[in-house]
Amino acid sequence: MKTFRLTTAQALIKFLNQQYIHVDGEEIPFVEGIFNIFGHGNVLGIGQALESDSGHLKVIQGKNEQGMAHAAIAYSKQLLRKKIYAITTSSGPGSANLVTAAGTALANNIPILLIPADTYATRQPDPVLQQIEQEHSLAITTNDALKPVSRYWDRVTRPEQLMSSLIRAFEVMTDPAKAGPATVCISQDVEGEAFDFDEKFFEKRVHYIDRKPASDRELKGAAKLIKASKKPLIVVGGGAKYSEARDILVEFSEKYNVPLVETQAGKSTIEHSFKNNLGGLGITGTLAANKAAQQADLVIGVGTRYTDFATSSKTIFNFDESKFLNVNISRMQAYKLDGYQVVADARTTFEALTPMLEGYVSEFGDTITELKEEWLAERDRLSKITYSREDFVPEIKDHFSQEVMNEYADALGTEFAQTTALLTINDTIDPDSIIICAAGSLPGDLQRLWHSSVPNTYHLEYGYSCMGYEVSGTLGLKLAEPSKEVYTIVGDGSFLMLHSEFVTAIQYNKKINVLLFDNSGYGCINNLQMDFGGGSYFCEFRTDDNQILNVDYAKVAEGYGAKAYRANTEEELKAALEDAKKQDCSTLIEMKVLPKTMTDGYEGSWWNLGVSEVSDREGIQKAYELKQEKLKNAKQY
Ligand SMILES: Cc1ncc(C[n+]2csc(CCOP(=O)(O)OP(=O)(O)O)c2C)c(N)n1
Ligand SMILES: O=C1C[C@@H](O)[C@H](O)[C@@H](O)C1=O
Ligand SMILES: [Mg+2]
Repeated sequence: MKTFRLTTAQALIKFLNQQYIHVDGEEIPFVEGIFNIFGHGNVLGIGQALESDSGHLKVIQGKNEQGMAHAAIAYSKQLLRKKIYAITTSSGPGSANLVTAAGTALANNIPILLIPADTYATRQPDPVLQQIEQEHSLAITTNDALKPVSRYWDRVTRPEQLMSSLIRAFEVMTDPAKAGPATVCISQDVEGEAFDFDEKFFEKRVHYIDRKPASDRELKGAAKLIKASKKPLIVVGGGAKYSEARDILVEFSEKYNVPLVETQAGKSTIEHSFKNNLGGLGITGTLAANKAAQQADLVIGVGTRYTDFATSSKTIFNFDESKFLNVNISRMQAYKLDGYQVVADARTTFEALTPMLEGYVSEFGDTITELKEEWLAERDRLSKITYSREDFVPEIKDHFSQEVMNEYADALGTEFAQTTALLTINDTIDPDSIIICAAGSLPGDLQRLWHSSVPNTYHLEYGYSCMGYEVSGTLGLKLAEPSKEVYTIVGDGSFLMLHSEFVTAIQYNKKINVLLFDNSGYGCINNLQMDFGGGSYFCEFRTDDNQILNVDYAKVAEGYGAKAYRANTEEELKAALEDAKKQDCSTLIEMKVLPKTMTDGYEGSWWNLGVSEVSDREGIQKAYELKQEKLKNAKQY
């Protein structure tokens, strides 16, 4: 046997260079690069290996472990899971910082390779700096916290374990049905230990992604269900986007007059202008999509997980009458809502199914167009909200008095409404630029209002809705799509939670544009607490003496070296966006927006939340009663 004498870390880097993915006839390297923050746990092992020979891997220094992992997630998600970045961290706090990001990757089924350093295999120097000592077990380390948030987890305590560990990790990451974070923890002393690795381990390895076809039985059953239905509706989920099913879904929808509605992950699989695309579904859905969903007698879920946001906590459909047909590469997902299961690739399934329905046409008739027109008029209204200091009725009604609204207008020096600002952006940036968002009130506004003209230009992380993903993720977007303008859509709360990779973007001259909506508070949570009968409690950003906090974010961005703008009117915003397009460097546009001017829910947008059963507040009692009422018509499981 021919062998290479290498350290564990050197073998790791050599192996990463040899992984390829093969999709639809195209073969490309799977691992593009590696993000790092070095500490004593990885600088001498993995750091040395990279310094001596990193091969084709791009090596990027991050600023926060969660942030750089979020950048890697966005990179992989944007490239439809065909390429990844790996992440190396030190042990202890460096690896603990990965937990949130691993959860984000797992909730969204996104492959990333996490390589946190682990405690000493020899245990000779224990307890080392940053080691947690458990009285009942020496085998538990910080890295065990990554187990529940990893799709695959392993600990390497001998160099030769690396071989089987990595092969499993890549099998998991490249399987569309179970893609997610693979965590390979390597003891920090083992990183530097040598072994005679079999040369075969380092041969080029191609991971084939074949499109799994539906069986004859599945196709016949699906066709029968559709032919028997009067009003079928397609829910376009993230799986439809990953499967690149746009063309065949458009053909199917047009041919049989079937409306399409979108989940957050599915949005921008198909452009908004397609006549049968009724937009976002569910809690943050459009009026059109939600009305169509209530009429449907067959729901065709394509690559959707049917989360509570998509189903309005299982109330958006007529569960007594309607049937479900679930096309999903994951058997687990296909089982949901008692649906008829087609466990297969979405595109291949619809390519086979479409010719089987000749002669069929739904009974939606002109309703699809009428619903769409009604919604577009509402969207138009939301693009022109003007503030007045008397009798102003914001979208989120009956929370703040006019006096409080004026207090915000004065404190933040603005009369800008959030919906108007957002739609100004939609109209001004280039249609092929990419936007990213994750948490706060903006995901709801985007799912309802944003028009994506070009497929795969709308990037929402709404599986974990993790604050702090937005700016970090934008760096990943730029790495994935270097020729396009990329825009972060972010609230002040999320920006404050984590934006460290803004500096990384500036450092490596990766131009990103941060569009910061500052309403001085956790706006959407404030809406929730007040919608459900509570007061305004610790969700506004106020000082001890009740003054509204006004942070100069533009100055913060300037401090980092970005070009910054302040835009509190439509004209200022358009000018800033146009100027930002001309810049080579990263930019930030700070918009002060009034609270309560985001969109509200539309018909069918109820959300099952843990309302207090006992309270002396009448509003909370009413919210609890409403919940009991709603649950009477909700599907129980
Ligand atoms: C890491 C994380 N912590 C907490 C939450 C819960 N959460 C969701 S939205 C939100 C407030 C967001 O505030 P901001 O970004 O300012 O957006 P706004 O709602 O004001 O538009 C909070 C605390 C979360 N989604 N993620
Ligand atoms: O609790 C939440 C409420 C949602 O509106 C928000 O988008 C999400 O981030 C969240 O965590
Ligand atoms: Mg806010």
